[in-house]
Amino acid sequence: MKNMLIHGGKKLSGTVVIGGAKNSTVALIPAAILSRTPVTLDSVPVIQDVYNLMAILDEMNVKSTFDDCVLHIDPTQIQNVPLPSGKIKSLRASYYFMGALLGRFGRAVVGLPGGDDIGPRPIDQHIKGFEALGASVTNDHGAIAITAPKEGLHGARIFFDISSVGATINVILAAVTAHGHTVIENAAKEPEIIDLATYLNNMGAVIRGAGTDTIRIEGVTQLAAHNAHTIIPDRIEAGTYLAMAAAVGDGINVKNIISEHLDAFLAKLEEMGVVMDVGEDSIFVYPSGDLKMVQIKTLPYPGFATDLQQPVTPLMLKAHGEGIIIDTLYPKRVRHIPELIRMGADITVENDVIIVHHADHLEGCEVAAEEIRAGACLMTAGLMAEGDTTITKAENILRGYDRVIMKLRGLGADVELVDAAEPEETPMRAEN
Ligand SMILES: CC(=O)N[C@H]1[C@@H](OP(=O)(O)OP(=O)(O)OC[C@H]2O[C@@H](n3ccc(=O)[nH]c3=O)[C@H](O)[C@@H]2O)O[C@H](CO)[C@@H](O)[C@@H]1O
Ligand SMILES: C=C(OP(=O)(O)O)C(=O)O
Repeated sequence: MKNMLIHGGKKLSGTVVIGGAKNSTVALIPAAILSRTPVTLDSVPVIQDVYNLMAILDEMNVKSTFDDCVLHIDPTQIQNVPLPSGKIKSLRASYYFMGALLGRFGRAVVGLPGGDDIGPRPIDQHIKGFEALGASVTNDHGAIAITAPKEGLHGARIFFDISSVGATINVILAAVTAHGHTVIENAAKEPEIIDLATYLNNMGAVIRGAGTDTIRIEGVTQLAAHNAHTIIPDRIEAGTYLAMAAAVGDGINVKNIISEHLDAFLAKLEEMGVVMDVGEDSIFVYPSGDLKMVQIKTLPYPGFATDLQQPVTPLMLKAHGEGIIIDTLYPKRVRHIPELIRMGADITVENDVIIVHHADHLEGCEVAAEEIRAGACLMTAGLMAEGDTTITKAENILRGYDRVIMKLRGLGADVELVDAAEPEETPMRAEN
């Protein structure tokens, strides 16, 4: 277990470079097992989710090496072993091995995934998709067994009841090698889905329409990677640093950004009165003056991302008036609220609506990062606060924030990571 110690109250300045997108990376790694040749990914973020996925690959005799943000994966000696538990529980995206193993071998046994505790996260749409492709799905005490018919998966028309990133990706992974034509309707439109489709198409898949709500897939016999794939920048990491820059910055340049991926978020910052220069692949954030309070409703892409509602909350504490946040994707994603209250924030949750008021100042204290974006929120709050903040359960931040200590220090933050008193169960590798 790790604690993040922040000595707050300092203004930050300089440049921070955004890493590859966590939510692309965690799909692209499982997808690599569809390739009959070794796969290279670059711009890979140094995050614990990557190390955990590498450990799962190792269980399947898929060797990988990760150095200088380049990940080499060799799936040529893969064995289809059941993955009922263990590292599968350490992250959400381990469920992409369901679609990937089904696509590669016609059979997958994968435990129910872990990931952030942000309220109910069912996988009914994933299962509906696999079944539409002809697979049978059983649940043996949390180990999901998915089996294709003898003749293999067949293409199908699938209309998702809700827009789901995970279900869209899982069905793509299974359908790329199914017989015939698959149409996914009400597909999720997140940029990470386009990234996955680009990667698979470069391996020989035929996927059209990624980024729209109708995705068409023509099944091919097999896939093989021939070129390295560069992962898109992480729009959530970018949004986190942009909000932090507006909250505690004295002029911060955030580099390696695709600003179109952040349209809804940037519009909200502008509405608050944050002044920014949006460049080709960077955004400069000026020191903030008076900020206006806003109302935020999270929606699937291109709406305001749920993963950014917590990172932007400390900035809202600086604005005057009453602010509202409604998370329509995860209404119970409020685990940062009691921690912010402990730091002196005037913030409440009523019927799943977060109500934010101006806080004259925050006071450093011990708070817990119960999940990744709650942790991101507390990082910014800790930087804003007077005195020392200790964020416990900081491993939740390391799960998805690329070299966060190094990046914060690069901006002049007084921050460090220390071992917590409890003995560590899993060695953490993504430390800085
Ligand atoms: C690894 C990854 O990419 N994680 C992201 C992904 O999670 P994840 O893929 O798990 O999220 P989904 O897009 O699937 O979830 C969207 C909504 O659909 C619901 N749902 C989903 C699947 C299903 O079978 N049934 C169902 O009801 C969920 O409870 C949620 O309310 O998208 C979320 C929403 O943008 C982000 O917060 C996560 O950071
Ligand atoms: C919810 C998130 O991640 P995951 O889906 O991996 O739990 C997130 O990145 O905010």
